[in-house]
Amino acid sequence: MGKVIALFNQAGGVGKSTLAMNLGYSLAQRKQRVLLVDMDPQSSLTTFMGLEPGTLERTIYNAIVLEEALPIHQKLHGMDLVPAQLKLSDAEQELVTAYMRDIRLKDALEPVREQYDFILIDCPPSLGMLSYISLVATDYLLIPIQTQFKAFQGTDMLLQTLQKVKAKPNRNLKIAGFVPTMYDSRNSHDELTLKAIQEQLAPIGKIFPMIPKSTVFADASMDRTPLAVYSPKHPAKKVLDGIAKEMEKLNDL
Ligand SMILES: Nc1ncnc2c1ncn2[C@@H]1O[C@H](COP(=O)(O)OP(=O)(O)OP(=O)(O)O)[C@@H](O)[C@H]1O
Repeated sequence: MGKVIALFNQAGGVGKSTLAMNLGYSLAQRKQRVLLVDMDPQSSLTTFMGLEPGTLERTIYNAIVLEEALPIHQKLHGMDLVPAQLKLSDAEQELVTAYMRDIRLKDALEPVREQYDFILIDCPPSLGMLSYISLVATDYLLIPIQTQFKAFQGTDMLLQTLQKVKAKPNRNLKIAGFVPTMYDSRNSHDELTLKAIQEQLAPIGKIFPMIPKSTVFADASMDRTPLAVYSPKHPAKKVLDGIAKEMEKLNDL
């Protein structure tokens, strides 16, 4: 049975979609069967993976709102993908009154869980309905957190949301850990924030090695290619492979 991992942080632009694609790629390279699910109406992950969201006839919207089978695009950089497009933003409202709305994503994933080792959900940067049903569908949370003090301040709200979800709809939800992202070692502010993350969040979850700040991530995404393909010798590749290795041990948590 595949592990479902949601990449979640209500803050935007912290590197969720980039991490989903590149961590997925590292896992796939390690012979893991990976499904990526784009739950963000901005559809960055779908675009990074090489699809054109506006041209797609069926997306995650069809599965969670219309209760159709998951539209899976196979073998993109060795991974499968359920794409998103902007229409997914309508689901925030449409699901409010929908029957059994909480488990719409969980139910949609159930038939394919056996086919994958890892299902990575890229959540939207909000605490709305789409994030909520993602958290209900998830076994583990992986929280990318930018090494900027402003981003760090939002973690209180994030942790409160987790407590709410854990209190009822998903008692089994576990935190896989925090991934500090966009770390610039030359910047003392980043260094201080990383220390604060390590000290204050370590009691809550594992702190993974940080992803360095590098324009190569944006360049690789623009090229619609994983970083490890675009720049195989880049030091971030090793960091991503290390996180993938840790992910494989998740059952031991
Ligand atoms: N380690 C990094 N160093 C530098 N830039 C990065 C890094 N990771 C991601 N980026 C860039 O930062 C921008 C935001 O990244 P991404 O789309 O992955 O964030 P996100 O959290 O998914 O955003 P949103 O939730 O708003 O969709 C992109 O331009 C991406 O290329």
